[in-house]
Amino acid sequence: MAPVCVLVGPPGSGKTTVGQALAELLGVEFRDTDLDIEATAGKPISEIFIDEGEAHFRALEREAVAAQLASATGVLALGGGAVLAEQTRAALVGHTVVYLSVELPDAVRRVGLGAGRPLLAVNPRATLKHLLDQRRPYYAAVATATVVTDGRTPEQLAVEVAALLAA
Ligand SMILES: Nc1ncnc2c1ncn2[C@@H]1O[C@H](COP(=O)(O)OP(=O)(O)O)[C@@H](O)[C@H]1O
Ligand SMILES: O=C(O)C1=C[C@@H](OP(=O)(O)O)[C@@H](O)[C@H](O)C1
Ligand SMILES: [Mg+2]
Repeated sequence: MAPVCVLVGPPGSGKTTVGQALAELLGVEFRDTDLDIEATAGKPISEIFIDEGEAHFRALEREAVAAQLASATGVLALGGGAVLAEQTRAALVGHTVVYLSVELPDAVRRVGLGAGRPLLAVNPRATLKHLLDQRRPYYAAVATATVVTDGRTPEQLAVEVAALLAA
């Protein structure tokens, strides 16, 4: 078995929110590697970054992604930086991977709504601009389909991804 769909994209693209709505629509389980990492570590990602550093978080993330790609059967959301790992990009080959794309204005608005992204704690707009520029090629490389999320609601996007999966 494999996940029906793996969601990739930058922070604020809506992987977690759209993923939950999509899983509900399809009547399948929703998994999010960030939630798995937090459950295993017993603390929020922001604290893993503070206590053990980003490199340790990335190692936990590679393990969490590999475990979920082997076991998840529903919708699987990855963290925004998961595709930075060559190992993870290779592991995604053969899976249905939807890239939720977002441009800077919507991404800034959306991450401003929530907390807990340590990479965006300082100067979120500049950091997000850099992340988007650096990572676009990686998201595009692993994706089997791309859905533009700017100006759309999570519910609209869940319907759109579901239609893509059914096609
Ligand atoms: N399409 C959307 N339109 C408006 N707000 C959104 C949309 N998708 C997500 N959000 C909001 O943006 C924030 C980040 O969404 P989230 O699902 O955590 O993104 P990701 O997991 O890709 O970082 C949340 O507060 C969420 O409610
Ligand atoms: O972009 C990144 O490097 C990160 C994105 C976060 O996930 P979301 O993309 O779900 O916000 C989370 O994994 C961590 O804070 C690092
Ligand atoms: Mg998320």
